[in-house]
Amino acid sequence: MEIYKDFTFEAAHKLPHVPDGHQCGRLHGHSFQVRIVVEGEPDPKTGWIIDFAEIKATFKPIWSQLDHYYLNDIPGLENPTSEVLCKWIWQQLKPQMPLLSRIEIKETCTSGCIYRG
Ligand SMILES: Nc1nc2c(c(=O)[nH]1)N=C([C@H](O)[C@H](O)COP(=O)(O)OP(=O)(O)OP(=O)(O)O)CN2
Ligand SMILES: [Zn+2]
Repeated sequence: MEIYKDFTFEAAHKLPHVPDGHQCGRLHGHSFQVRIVVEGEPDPKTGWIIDFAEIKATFKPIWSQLDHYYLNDIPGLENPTSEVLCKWIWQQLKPQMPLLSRIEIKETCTSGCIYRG
């Protein structure tokens, strides 16, 4: 069984390795959407895999590094594509959340990335 918790953060970025004239080479911002997915068996007593609040508390310090920041300034996010961002979050979250199974990030209504580690 999988459960998930959704988050949003506002941030600016630009992509430094796109061809000249590409729109994403210019500074711009997104309301990023992040879905943290956890997989496991519900505990027979609590009825849950883990508390949604535990997902929130574990992700909070990572979220705080991202919300209202210029992503390119963050070590490891110098080229802040959705793909790089998914891996960056995964590397911080997985050691603390062994049941983590997937991270989904949406940059826009039509574009996103799914990472399973
Ligand atoms: N594989 C990736 N491609 C692109 C990324 C990315 O992270 N991974 N990022 C961007 C830009 O950040 C851009 O802001 C989002 O791209 P795009 O979907 O092209 O944005 P549009 O607003 O033009 O979307 P439409 O729905 O097509 O209008 C670019 N590519
Ligand atoms: Zn963008």
